[in-house]
Amino acid sequence: MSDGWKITCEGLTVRYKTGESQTTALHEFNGSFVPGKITVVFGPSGSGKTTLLKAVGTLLKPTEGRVGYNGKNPYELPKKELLALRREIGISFQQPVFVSQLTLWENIELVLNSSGKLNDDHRDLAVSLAKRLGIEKLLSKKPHEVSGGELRRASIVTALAKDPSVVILDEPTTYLDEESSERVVEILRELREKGKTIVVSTHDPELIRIADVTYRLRYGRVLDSAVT
Ligand SMILES: Nc1ncnc2c1ncn2[C@@H]1O[C@H](COP(=O)(O)OP(=O)(O)OP(=O)(O)O)[C@@H](O)[C@H]1O
Repeated sequence: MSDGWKITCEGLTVRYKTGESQTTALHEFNGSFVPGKITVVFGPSGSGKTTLLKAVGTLLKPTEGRVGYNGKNPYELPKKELLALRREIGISFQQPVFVSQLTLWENIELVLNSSGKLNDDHRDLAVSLAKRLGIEKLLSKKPHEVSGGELRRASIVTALAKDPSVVILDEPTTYLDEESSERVVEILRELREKGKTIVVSTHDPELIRIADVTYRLRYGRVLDSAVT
């Protein structure tokens, strides 16, 4: 599958049910995420950023509305095509998900394997990203043996090692020091050059500054959006 996924959201609404109560985390979001652009979603804590990223990344089926990948609704695709699409989506969340019994490197290989990309090219890409983010010496450690910021960087490496067409990073620079944050910004600029579709949520002014398109959320609604 080649690069070049345009993702379009129409009336995207997500409600969470907890017992009797219900939270509408996202209200009728309309917007798009295009190849070769960095789209940044920002807004206060609880405004719906992670929810939007999960829905865009096909990890959360919207309660109402739709997400289109080049016009196709992922949930209407045959299962095989949906799996192929998900292989082209690299996601890193605020709370990274790792298998605790495996080393960081084994976790990276696990994701590469599940994406059908466990080969030397992708291993080399993982190593070079790990070097750039300063965690190459930690790859033999298990997730509980490294710090929160180191795990965050390992999660970014895991998402990007499969060289996905769509890159979704949830607050990638949170817990990172200045140097690591700068490296993340540098990597995002390169991914933009390569024509990836990039969706980032953040509170980081530097990431907002490099955005081509922004959506500011509040209480699950778009307060404003801008194209720079
Ligand atoms: N699984 C869930 N069940 C119930 N409510 C949830 C769930 N996940 C999120 N919420 C609620 O949905 C709203 C949006 O949450 P979300 O995590 O999308 O916000 P956010 O903007 O990413 O916040 P933060 O900046 O703190 O990460 C919040 O009110 C949150 O409490």
